[in-house]
Amino acid sequence: MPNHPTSPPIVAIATATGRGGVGVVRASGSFAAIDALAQAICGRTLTPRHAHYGAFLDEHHQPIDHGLALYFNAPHSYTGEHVLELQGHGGPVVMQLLLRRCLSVGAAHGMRLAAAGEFTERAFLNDKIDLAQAEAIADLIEASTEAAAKSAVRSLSGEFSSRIHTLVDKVVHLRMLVEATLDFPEEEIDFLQKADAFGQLDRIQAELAGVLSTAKQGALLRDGVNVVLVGQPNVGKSSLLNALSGQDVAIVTPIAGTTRDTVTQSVQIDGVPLNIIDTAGLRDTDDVVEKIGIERTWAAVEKADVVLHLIDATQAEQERLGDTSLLKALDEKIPSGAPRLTLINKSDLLEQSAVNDDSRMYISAKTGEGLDPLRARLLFIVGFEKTASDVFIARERHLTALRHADEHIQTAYAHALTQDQKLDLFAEELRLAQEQLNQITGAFTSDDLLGVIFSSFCIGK
Ligand SMILES: Nc1nc2c(c(=O)[nH]1)N(C=O)[C@@H](CNc1ccc(C(=O)N[C@@H](CCC(=O)O)C(=O)O)cc1)CN2
Ligand SMILES: Nc1nc2c(ncn2[C@@H]2O[C@H](COP(=O)(O)OP(=O)(O)OP(=O)(O)O)[C@@H](O)[C@H]2O)c(=O)[nH]1
Ligand SMILES: [Mg+2]
Repeated sequence: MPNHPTSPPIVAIATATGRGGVGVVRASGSFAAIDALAQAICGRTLTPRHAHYGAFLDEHHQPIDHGLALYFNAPHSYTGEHVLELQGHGGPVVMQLLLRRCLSVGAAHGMRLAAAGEFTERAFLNDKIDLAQAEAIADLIEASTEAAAKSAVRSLSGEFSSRIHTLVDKVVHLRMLVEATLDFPEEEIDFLQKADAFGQLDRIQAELAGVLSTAKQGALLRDGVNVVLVGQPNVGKSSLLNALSGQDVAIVTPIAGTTRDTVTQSVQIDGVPLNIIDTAGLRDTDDVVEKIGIERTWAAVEKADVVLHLIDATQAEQERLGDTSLLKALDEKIPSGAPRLTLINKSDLLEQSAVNDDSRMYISAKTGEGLDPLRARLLFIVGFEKTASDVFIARERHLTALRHADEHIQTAYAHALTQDQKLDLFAEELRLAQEQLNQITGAFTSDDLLGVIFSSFCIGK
């Protein structure tokens, strides 16, 4: 049964704005509010979970549309409340008319427009789904690659949550042992050895490490990676963007200083979404427009996850790498942790074939040579494991919680290893680890966090 009998009924257009074959207006609330809509708009009380075809009536009993009405009785619905769906024709005006009709009929019951994510928030508050699953719904809608969508469905199905529950169970088990001992201090001696506490801690840490590494893969699929192409003018940055995206997105000319603005194109490598950002070539210039372009290059570098520094294979070694002031400036702007890889472009013009190493690769944006190794290297740099299966989607906040949980387990371990084992401190660290894990599934959350999470959903979800 709904946790929040006082929440007012809500309504929204559930489908995307614009024209579509079908559009859905969805309302959720008490039986009284939902039945009032059914009576007024469909002219009857609806049988739960049956599709009813008929006219959707306005206040003068004139049809607004003909469509399918679906009624879900609480708690057997998406939100856990009573839900009515009016599935009409997907035109923006029809949808607005239906929405307004619902609001005016529902007004007597306090019905209002749903806030972003409010249907899903109610599903969470009514225990239909946990927080990681609710986030997975938003991530599924936002997924930009097939791999991201698949991993979001895994989280939605509860795979991530069940890994967390397993971990919480293990922590709780150990906590119970310790806390029982705290109540009987005479048994404290050797307790940890007897209870195989170290073995249990080891297993918890191993499981945490496993979940964290899978979650990292999921976060990559969700968030993608910003790859910024930088270098002097004419080295082939725009050519590389075009080659990687397979489209003619940026202008390429033999004139140095062609690109003025940053040009971004989304591509994917093995399902990992990448934003490739082409920038204005870096050089001293008096040209006002080019100057602004170069400022934008630096701004892009500051947001990079990976920086690809292109140099021209045909320039003398001295000239290519002698530009130490550029390198220095680059390294100052690159965010800490964002790797820089040197790409020696135009390798097709070299007489001898050259060999890649850890920090530099030879490519030709023109012939495409070296691009497959570059793609593989990019995935390697960002830590994506091509072979990883069963990836579930995850967010930065999940990674943070997992890392914090691991720190608490480590501290607990340290307490346990001291001479006069401080069981109370040990127990407290376990409690904190559990709290971190519970934040992932929402078993422990602040209202602030919920606000942040659900407000980023689309309206009607
Ligand atoms: N028309 C329509 N399609 C939709 C949704 C919807 O709300 N309406 N969804 C929403 O965004 C998603 C599906 N999610 C849903 C989740 C739960 C229930 C539901 O009725 N659950 C009940 C009964 C379960 C059962 O019969 O096994 C329950 O949980 O008790 C419906 C849709 C995607 N497709
Ligand atoms: N032979 C050869 N020419 C290339 C290659 N990549 C780019 N070029 C040529 O180099 C010139 C400059 O290429 P762009 O891609 O416009 O260079 P850019 O780095 O974007 O230059 P700016 O926008 O001015 O900073 C063009 O004439 C390209 O056709 C390559 O791999 N091989
Ligand atoms: Mg360019």
